[in-house]
Amino acid sequence: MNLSYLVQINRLPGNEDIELPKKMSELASGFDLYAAVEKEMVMEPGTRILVPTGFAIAMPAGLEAQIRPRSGLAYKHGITCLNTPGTIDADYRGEIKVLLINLGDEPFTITRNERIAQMVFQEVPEVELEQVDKLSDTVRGAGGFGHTGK
Ligand SMILES: O=c1ccn([C@H]2C[C@H](O)[C@@H](COP(=O)(O)OP(=O)(O)OP(=O)(O)O)O2)c(=O)[nH]1
Repeated sequence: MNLSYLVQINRLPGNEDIELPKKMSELASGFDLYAAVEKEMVMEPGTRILVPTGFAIAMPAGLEAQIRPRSGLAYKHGITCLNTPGTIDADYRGEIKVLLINLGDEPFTITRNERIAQMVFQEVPEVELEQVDKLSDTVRGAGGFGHTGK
């Protein structure tokens, strides 16, 4: 497995003050993402918003980026990503956005340049689908959704 990749990042106009994604520790899996909201944005309980990040990326074929919640925000405030993990396709060149939802009981204010989520890169194997009339037998068979008990 190749563990080293170069991903290009492009800061979008008007976001010169927004931090670029950053790893907060040497071996962190994710690059923290900063909110490129105007000044601040209030999320009422139960509401969702699409938060701009102020940048776009180009990664090599065979990679994807996943947008994942920050556990501190989730635990303390109930703020999480609605579509977690958000999928960033290798051919996407638009602004990376973060779909947040407030599952907490209180309004939550997002301020400009606040760290709101993280971006983790993953390898995606090349897969071709082959249509067949019958699949191979296994012990599990079609059992699922808790068929092995609690
Ligand atoms: O959290 C996310 C999820 C997606 N995207 C961008 C990058 C991704 O490549 C594109 C499409 O995402 P997805 O395939 O999940 O959305 P879709 O609803 O299937 O839209 P589309 O028809 O545009 O593929 O939107 C984000 O910026 N943030």
